[in-house]
Amino acid sequence: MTALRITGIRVTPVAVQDPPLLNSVGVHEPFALRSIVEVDTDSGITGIGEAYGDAPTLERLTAVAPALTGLDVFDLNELNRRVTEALGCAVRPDALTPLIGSGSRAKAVAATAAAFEVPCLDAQGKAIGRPVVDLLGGRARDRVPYSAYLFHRWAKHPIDPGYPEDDWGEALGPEGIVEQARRMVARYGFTSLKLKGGVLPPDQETDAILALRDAFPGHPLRIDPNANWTVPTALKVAERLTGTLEYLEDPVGGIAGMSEVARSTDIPLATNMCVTSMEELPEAVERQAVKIVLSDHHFWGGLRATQHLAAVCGTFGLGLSMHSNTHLGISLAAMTHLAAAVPGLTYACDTHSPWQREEVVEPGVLEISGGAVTVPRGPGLGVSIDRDALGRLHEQYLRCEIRRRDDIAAMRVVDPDWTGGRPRW
Ligand SMILES: O=C([O-])C(=O)C[C@H](O)[C@@H](O)C(=O)[O-]
Ligand SMILES: [Mg+2]
Repeated sequence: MTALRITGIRVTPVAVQDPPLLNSVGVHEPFALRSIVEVDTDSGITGIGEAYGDAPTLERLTAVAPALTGLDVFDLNELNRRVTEALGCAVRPDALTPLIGSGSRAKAVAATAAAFEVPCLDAQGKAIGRPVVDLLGGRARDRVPYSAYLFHRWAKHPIDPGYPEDDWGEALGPEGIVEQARRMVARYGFTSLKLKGGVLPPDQETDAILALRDAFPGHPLRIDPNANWTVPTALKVAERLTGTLEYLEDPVGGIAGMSEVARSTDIPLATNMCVTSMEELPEAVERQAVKIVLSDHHFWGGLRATQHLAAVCGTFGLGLSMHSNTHLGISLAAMTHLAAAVPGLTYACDTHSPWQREEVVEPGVLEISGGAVTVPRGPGLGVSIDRDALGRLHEQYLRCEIRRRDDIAAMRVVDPDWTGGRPRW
């Protein structure tokens, strides 16, 4: 087969309406940023992908894109080499967000490579008429389970965002969280339930988990305070929740703190904060800090790199789950193909999808039902861009003033003294 060479790349930043979801550092802003990556080839096939849309990410994507002209989309090793070279040492090692670990040059390279790898795989699949899951080794499962991502939240943003509030209402305690879970389960059929914690005093969040246990017996439960607890607090919570949790996600910050907690509880600890790159794995393994790693192809280097991660986790007896941030359908498609191709990814993946009211892909392919998404059958990712929606969301990006996610600043609108400093409890 002849090469499929890249002739041009378009990176379109978009802003999507995002509800006021609370987390350990603050609150979601009214818009979340993503970028849509389109890779044109000399055969007329275009591969699509989705990445973060904050200014540093955009800077990197646009800096690297010209270096990929002429690349064969099947040559992913060369893609990684060119990305590494094009980023040079000019990469600012800033964190992607304070909720997914610290930044480093290696992580910036991995995230940039991931943003181009997915469209290359999409183009490969379109060229040979096979879905991406087949390029990754085939289906270990045809339906990928997702978890309900429960958030404490306000009914509306403190400053009018210029669009109507959604109808989920406020959730600021066990009752509101159970109600939210009921709606998510009824509508999407989720089995696993994950509570984003680190927002209210830990006793109240523990009460919410116990209320979920009573309301949804048999449903696997998780809580994720994003490192907003001290070790003693985490151990107090763990004591109350022993036997109740599927896993406890990032109760405290850092590998040392996580391993201290792990030594004193039987609840498996999971992370998307202290292990977010290969460099961090050896120490975490040695100190037995975590039992489950939450993968995320957006920052682990792409779909193939996440398969490597799965193999390494398997070697060391670690489980694998999947993290998400606010995302659109191209990411959901990529996550679903990947999760379908990784036999060891046995936990339901996270997704923010139910919180998004706007979409960039044509409807009908990616539905969450029975708590799972069926792997798209079409070639490549199996989803296509709704051009009108892309135009609208790009216009929204141009109008909104947000250029970098800042949950701390969003919280300062209601609490001028807010620092988002952790651990709070
Ligand atoms: O599992 C996690 O830590 C996340 O999903 C991080 C996200 O940024 C989440 O906290 C959010 O959307 O606020
Ligand atoms: Mg997490």
